[in-house]
Amino acid sequence: MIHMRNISHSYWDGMRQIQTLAGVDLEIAQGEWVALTGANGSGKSTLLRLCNGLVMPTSGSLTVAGLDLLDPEQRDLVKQKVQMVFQNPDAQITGAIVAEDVAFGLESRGIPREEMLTRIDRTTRQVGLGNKLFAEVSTLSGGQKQRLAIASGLVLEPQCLLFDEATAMLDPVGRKEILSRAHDLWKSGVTVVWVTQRLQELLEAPRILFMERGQITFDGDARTLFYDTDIPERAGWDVPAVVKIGRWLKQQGVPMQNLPLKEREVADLLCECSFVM
Ligand SMILES: Nc1ncnc2c1ncn2[C@@H]1O[C@H](COP(=O)(O)OP(=O)(O)OP(=O)(O)O)[C@@H](O)[C@H]1O
Repeated sequence: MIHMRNISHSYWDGMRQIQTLAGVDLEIAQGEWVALTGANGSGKSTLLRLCNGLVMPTSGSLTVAGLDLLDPEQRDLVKQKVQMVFQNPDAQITGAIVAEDVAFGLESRGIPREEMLTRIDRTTRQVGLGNKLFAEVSTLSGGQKQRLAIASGLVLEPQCLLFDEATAMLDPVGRKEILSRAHDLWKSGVTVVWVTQRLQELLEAPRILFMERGQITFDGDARTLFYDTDIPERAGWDVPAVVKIGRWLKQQGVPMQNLPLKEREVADLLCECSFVM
C-alpha cells in the first residue's frame, strides 16, 4: 500500500534547510494498522503528509496504492485513496451543516447526485452521525466534529486513513469513540496509520513505528518495544503498570511471548506464578 525508499525531506525556513526526514525506508501493506510515535519534531506529521501528497520528498521514491507520488497526475489520484484526519477537526471542516461538509469532497469530484446522497447517508451512519445530517456543525461536540471529519474523508472511499493525533483534543469518551470507529474501519479492510503519544494505544497496536530525528529507529510489535529495547527509557515514557509488572515477570523467567500487554493477561500470569512459587 505504502512503499518508501530512501525518502528524505527538508523544509526551508527562510534562512536554512531543516532536515525533517533522513533516508526513510518503509513498507505498509493494505489492511495493516500501524501506530506511529516519537517525540515532538521527530518527523511523524511530515511522514504522514508525504503519504497523501501534502508534502513532497526532497529525494527518494514513494508509491502509494500502486501510484507514483512524484508524478503530478498520479498524485491527484492518491489524494482520493488516502485521507487524513487531523488533530483539530475545525481545521478541516468546511461546511456549516453536517451533510454539506460530507458532500464537499464529492461535489468537487463531480459525483452524480443520486450516488452522493447514498454515500453521505452511508458514511454518516458509519460514524454514528446518521441522526445529525442536518445539524449545524457549530452545535457538535469535539468528538462529533472529529467523527464528521472522518466521514468527510470516508465518503471518498479511501483505501487508507491517516490519523494525526486525532484524539489529542478529546476527552476520554470522545477518544474511545474515535478509536473504536477507526477500528471498525480497519476491520473492514482500510489501512490505518495512527499517530499517537498515548502508550495505551501503542500497547494495543499490532505494529509500531518509533521515530527519532527524522528516522524510523524501531519497527516492530509492542512486546519487543516495551520489553526488549531501551526506547521507553530513551523517550522518557512513564510506562504503564502492566509493563512494570511484565518487566518483573521477565526477571522471574517468564518467556517473552507470554509477557503481558493487557491487565487481564497480568492477572492470568500472576495466577500461574503463584502455583509455581
Ligand atoms: N512548515 C514547516 N516549515 C518549517 N519547518 C517545519 C514545518 N513543519 C514542520 N517543520 C519542522 O520539521 C520538523 C519535523 O516536524 P513534524 O511536524 O513532522 O514532527 P512531529 O514528530 O509530527 O512533531 P509533533 O509531535 O510536534 O507534531 C520539526 O523540526 C518542525 O519544526
